[in-house]
Amino acid sequence: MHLRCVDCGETYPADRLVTRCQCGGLLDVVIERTGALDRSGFDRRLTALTGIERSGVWRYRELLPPLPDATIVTKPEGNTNLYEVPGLAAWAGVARLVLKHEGENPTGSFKDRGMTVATSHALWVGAQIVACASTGNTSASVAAYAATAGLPAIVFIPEGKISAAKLGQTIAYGARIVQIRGNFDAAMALVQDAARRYGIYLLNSINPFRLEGQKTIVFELLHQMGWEPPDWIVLPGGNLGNTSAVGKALTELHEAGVIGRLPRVAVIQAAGAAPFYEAYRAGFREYHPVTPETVATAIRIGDPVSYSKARRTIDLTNGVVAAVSDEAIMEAKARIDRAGIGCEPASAATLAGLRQLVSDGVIPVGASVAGILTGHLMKDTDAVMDYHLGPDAANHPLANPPQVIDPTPAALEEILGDVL
Ligand SMILES: Cc1ncc(COP(=O)(O)O)c(C=O)c1O
Repeated sequence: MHLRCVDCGETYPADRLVTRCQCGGLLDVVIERTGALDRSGFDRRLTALTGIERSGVWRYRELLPPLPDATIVTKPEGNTNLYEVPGLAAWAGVARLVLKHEGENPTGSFKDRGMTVATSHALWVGAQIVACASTGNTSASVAAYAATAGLPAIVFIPEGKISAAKLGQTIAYGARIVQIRGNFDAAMALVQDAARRYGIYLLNSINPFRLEGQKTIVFELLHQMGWEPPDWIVLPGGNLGNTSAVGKALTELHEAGVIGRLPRVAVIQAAGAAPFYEAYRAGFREYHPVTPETVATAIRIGDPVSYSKARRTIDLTNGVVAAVSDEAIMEAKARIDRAGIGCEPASAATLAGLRQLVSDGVIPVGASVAGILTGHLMKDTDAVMDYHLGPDAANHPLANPPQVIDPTPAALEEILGDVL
């Protein structure tokens, strides 16, 4: 195993954390694997009830960094459900839609998949302290995995811009919290500087070991689909770590002969935080960071760190990038919630983007689509309350406010006459 720069090809040993090449490029983990990949091993581990093999990440360990069992920190994560959702498929306008709910991970978001691998690597290389910048979910995951590993953690968050639930999780798991007067991008710059200065192990997705764990979203998804890829995989894009991991996972499965063709990847950004979309529209000839603003706070990112790796995913899969309004995100979220599945606003960009791409004729109506939901509904209850009870609730098609009555049967019949 070693690290390789995606820009200049320079290599580095993997027994320490290097987050960038000397040339400034991002690094990939390269795993030397010999022999054919035995898929039946993945099936066998499905019966494990505890421990490393129970993990929906380490189940695929032949395709992951070869870390010793003794350093593996697992909760165990993954094992998220794949929901067949004909009603939402019809609303989006496609023949088949399945939703992989990464909000069902231990801390409520996909971040746990990357965190088990990166925290295990941190222990392996002897890290004494870990840190991250975060729009909320990374901080909750870092705090939980650091607590499990017995490592002190510092998280840098944009002041007032993360949901109360995510902040509450991070506080509860015991990480030291630094609130930055500025946005996520400012927090990201400061944590990278602090990591260099003080020898802190950085747990953001610029750390290539995070992306190794996040590859397993695709491994587990395709395993659940009998290794028969959908036509499209749709996911939200913020810092673009997941987009990068999806591309790497697909390449590795294809090279190992596990899948015979690559699905196309569609990345959906919030219109107010869409630098990747703008670059895509310009044929990737130019890239400009933006000042981000969106209700989907998890993807409120104006200068995504994994831009160059994410671009590789789009090139490799003949992928597309779209941007959707906050209104479209919140309507899609209300529909996912109403289907009994639920997700946080950033995750709903997936469904909003799919519907838009079908309506624009980019994704054909006959397509089979797998959408990734990245975070749990309970991650942002403020967004739920605002949609259903806020000042604008009357304009929201699926608003479902509680009704207040006097405690009498007559009053009850008055408001529930249609269902009683
Ligand atoms: C719920 C949720 N969805 C999507 C994203 C975006 O993922 P990425 O930064 O890998 O693009 C994040 C990142 O924080 C997130 O928390």
